[in-house]
Amino acid sequence: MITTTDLTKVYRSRGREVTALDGVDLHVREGEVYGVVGQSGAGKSTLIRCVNLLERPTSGTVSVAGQDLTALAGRGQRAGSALRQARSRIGMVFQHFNLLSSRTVRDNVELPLEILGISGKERTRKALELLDLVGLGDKAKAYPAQLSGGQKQRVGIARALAGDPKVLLSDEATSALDPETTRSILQLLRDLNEQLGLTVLLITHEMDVVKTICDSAALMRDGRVVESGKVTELLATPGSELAQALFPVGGVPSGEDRTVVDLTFQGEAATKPVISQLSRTYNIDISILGAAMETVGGHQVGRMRIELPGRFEENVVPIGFLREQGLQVDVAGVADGPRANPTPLLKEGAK
Ligand SMILES: Nc1ncnc2c1ncn2[C@@H]1O[C@H](COP(=O)(O)OP(=O)(O)OP(=O)(O)O)[C@@H](O)[C@H]1O
Repeated sequence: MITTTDLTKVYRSRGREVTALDGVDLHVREGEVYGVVGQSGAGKSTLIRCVNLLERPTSGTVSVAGQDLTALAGRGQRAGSALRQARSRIGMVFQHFNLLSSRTVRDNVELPLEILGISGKERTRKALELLDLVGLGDKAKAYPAQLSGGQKQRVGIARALAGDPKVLLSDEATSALDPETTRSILQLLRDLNEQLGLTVLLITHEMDVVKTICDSAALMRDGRVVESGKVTELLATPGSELAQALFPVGGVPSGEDRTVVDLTFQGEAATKPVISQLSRTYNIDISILGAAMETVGGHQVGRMRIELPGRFEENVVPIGFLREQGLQVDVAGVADGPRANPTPLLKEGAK
């Protein structure tokens, strides 16, 4: 549904150049919710603005629903009519809602329909239908100032759906909301995705957002996509930074001669009594340093950090046993070391 090929964006101002996007290839399948995460300055906002050509990429192509948007003339406010038409089918939701305070809720939702030249009666019908869809049927006559943050974002979502888009872009839509409101907005986005078959591309700095609603995710750093894939597959990828950030397990080894192993289990593997089998088969004592069970992308996933006595070389066979049981096994300090001592994906203070 959305494909970017070798997308590059270089900002030039006062003789300085900033490469915000550096050869980004993104593939978002029809009907999926796709999350882009990364530290502040990684290029996430630039990417989303390039996807609907609010920002014209320096090179590379963007196609949405099979249409090459980069081939259409104009940019930003000066987009040609073909680009404006194409853009009207891409909804966009913003962190700070961007509602017009002097207009009622209904008039805010009608605005894009006015721009599309839709008649007054039809506009009103459509706006009321959309407000019902987002659960705000009774707020049509209210003004934005009379609404809570979550309600304002619902209006923003209704407005984004006015052009019957196939694609919804969300730029930190829940960042200004409290956790409970965030959950309800994410649920709304998920419902719309399922009911309308809407493809959603969202950028966020909250790993919880990815965990709650994303089917796939990409990690950006310095203008590049450094990791991407379906969330469940990333969780099964040794050394995946995204998996570690989505699902951190803590716990420090109790001494020097110990092997620390991170286990990820999903599906059938989650139901087997693997730890007791391991202990019995090899007659070893196992300490559990940390563990968590969560629902990721609608699937139950467990992570556990365990400690085995002895160095890695002495534990090759038990580790092989764990792998044979269908668990993903990452050994701290060996081969896939970053998982055991990961660089924080989103450092403190990062937006
Ligand atoms: N209009 C602009 N002119 C010049 N440089 C820009 C412009 N917009 C963004 N940049 C630069 O491009 C880089 C990527 O910025 P971008 O806003 O896309 O990152 P981001 O990952 O969305 O960060 P944040 O989470 O803080 O919004 C940064 O170095 C930023 O300073």
